[in-house]
Amino acid sequence: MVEKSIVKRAEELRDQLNKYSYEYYVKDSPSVEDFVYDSLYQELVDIENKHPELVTEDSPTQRVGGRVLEGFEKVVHDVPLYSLNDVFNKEDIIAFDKRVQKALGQQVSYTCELKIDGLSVSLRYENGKLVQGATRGDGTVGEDITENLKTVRSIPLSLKKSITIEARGECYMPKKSFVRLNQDREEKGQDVFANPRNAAAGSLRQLDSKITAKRNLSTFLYSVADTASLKSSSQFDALQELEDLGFQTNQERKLCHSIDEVWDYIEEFQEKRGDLSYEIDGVVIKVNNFKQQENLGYTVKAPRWAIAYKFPPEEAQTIIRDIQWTV
Ligand SMILES: NC(=O)c1cc2c(=O)c3cc(F)ccc3oc2nc1N
Repeated sequence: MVEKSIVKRAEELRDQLNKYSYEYYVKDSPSVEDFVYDSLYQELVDIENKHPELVTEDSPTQRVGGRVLEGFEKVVHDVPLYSLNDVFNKEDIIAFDKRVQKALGQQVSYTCELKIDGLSVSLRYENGKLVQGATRGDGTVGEDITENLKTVRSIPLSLKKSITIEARGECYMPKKSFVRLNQDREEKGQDVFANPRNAAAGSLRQLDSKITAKRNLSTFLYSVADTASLKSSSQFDALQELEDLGFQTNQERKLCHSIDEVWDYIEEFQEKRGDLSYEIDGVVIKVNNFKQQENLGYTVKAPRWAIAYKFPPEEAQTIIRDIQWTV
């Protein structure tokens, strides 16, 4: 039987370390220096080595797994992860708005979000604890990459409320990490990744999660499998609710009350795209109200209540800008 004081100390350390990790990786505002985190982490490792029975699923020491997998198990998504229909110009945005207004016969507000160029992932929590992480796969069957996703520091191992929920979002590699990784690979004579999205996908497909742990991946969560698992009745509120649960959400979201506002948002981020610390390939426009989303429903492959506006590929955009200058 382990002394009460040691059990208590281990619990204190776990909570403190998870709080520091949340501040650093999710809020991007650490409250302590790295050496404070490292010494508390080492103290917890020492206690857990002496008393393995004190190790819990959500201990920060459990983020980097030990074993190398033979392969990935399949995961069936009870609620499919659909893909989005893409549009490429303002006329199609207006047509989308007209279709939605006609179908609903009501006023509609839209939540606009940046379209993160990463990998869709689904995170299942039971009583607030992370139990499974999976890729989108073909939307119905994905791969179990729990071990790898646990190494992504911005993914909480336990939520701020002990609820059962399946969150969905994008796992991505920040631009700086992508450049550093390719420099490192070049020096070692290894193939470089074409873009951050491929680098993130390659990092999440590692059978050895110790490699994934070094790739500095991050996440932006943007929805849940079943909106009934949330208190919110709209997409915009749901993003705040996900943030309050401890997830990282993208702060550039905007609630728009007209398609003109949507277009302004698109133009704003077509300009700002190069300044972001992560790659985006467009903007996702969603009917905000969940009841209205339900009324609109889905086609075989995509929701009728959301559309993805795709930016021209980055190099093309630079060319366009240069042409404008020469005219
Ligand atoms: N890459 C993204 O940043 C992003 C992607 C999607 C989706 O793929 C997506 C797919 C659906 F069927 C419904 C809503 C969605 O919302 C989304 N929202 C986002 N912000």
